[in-house]
Amino acid sequence: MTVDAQPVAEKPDPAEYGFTVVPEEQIPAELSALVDRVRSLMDTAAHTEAAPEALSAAADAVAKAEEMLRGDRRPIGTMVRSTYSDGGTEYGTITNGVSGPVNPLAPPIALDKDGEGLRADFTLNGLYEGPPGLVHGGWLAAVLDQALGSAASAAGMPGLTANLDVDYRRPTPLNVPLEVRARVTGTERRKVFVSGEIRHGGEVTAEGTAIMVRLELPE
Ligand SMILES: CCCCCCCCCC(=O)SCCNC(=O)CCNC(=O)[C@H](O)C(C)(C)COP(=O)(O)OP(=O)(O)OC[C@H]1O[C@@H](n2cnc3c(N)ncnc32)[C@H](O)[C@@H]1OP(=O)(O)O
Repeated sequence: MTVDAQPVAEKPDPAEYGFTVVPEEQIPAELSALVDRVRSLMDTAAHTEAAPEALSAAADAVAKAEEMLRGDRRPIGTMVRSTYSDGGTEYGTITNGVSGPVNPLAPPIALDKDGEGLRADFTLNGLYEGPPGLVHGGWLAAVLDQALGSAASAAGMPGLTANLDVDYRRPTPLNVPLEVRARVTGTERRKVFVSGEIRHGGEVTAEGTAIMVRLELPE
């Protein structure tokens, strides 16, 4: 494989291309607490066997809370700027479905540099269920897609996924500690080749490779 794609000297700042960028440290603690609470509520609602009266009362209470929040809505496409433990900067959408810090649907997964690429510890609860007691394969693919894309970006080559291949090696249980790792394996013109795995108890349960095509940014 030809290795001829060079990392960009400095990661492009989305603010220079018209995107709103929120520094992660400026996300209000109250918003983070709300998102955590909603995440917990989703799990509780998905699994509750409470009586109908309790369900109705809870739905009313949630509707009231929603009414309080409805006024000001952040535009889609808002970005967040975060910092890796080595001081490196990363950008992503603030509501990214896998790792967005204000998205209650995001598990969450906080990727960080580990030397060869990126890694994160995470847990997927019953909201991510596919087969009984096991994680849905689509969610495993989503986690891999994010980790692989972020690995390319962390290496200075942000892009879009053109192709993603996933092999499911073993069932991945819910509610247990999982680990995801990803790294760049090669480059060819705008293509960035990446690979990664999800492990439980040290054993690979799912692994994937992807081709990220680097963004072509206007001068
Ligand atoms: C921001 C920081 C963090 C980022 C993390 C992101 C994680 C999440 C990642 C995602 O989920 S991205 C969302 C899902 N992906 C998409 O929506 C992409 C949709 N597809 C496209 O927009 C275009 O097809 C794409 C940008 C990928 C490529 O179109 P281009 O017109 O820019 O490129 P072109 O077609 O000229 O291809 C460039 C090279 O890639 C190759 N290529 C394109 N599609 C391919 C494919 N499907 N498989 C293999 N190779 C492919 C193509 O052959 C060529 O190789 P060569 O340089 O060797 O000629």
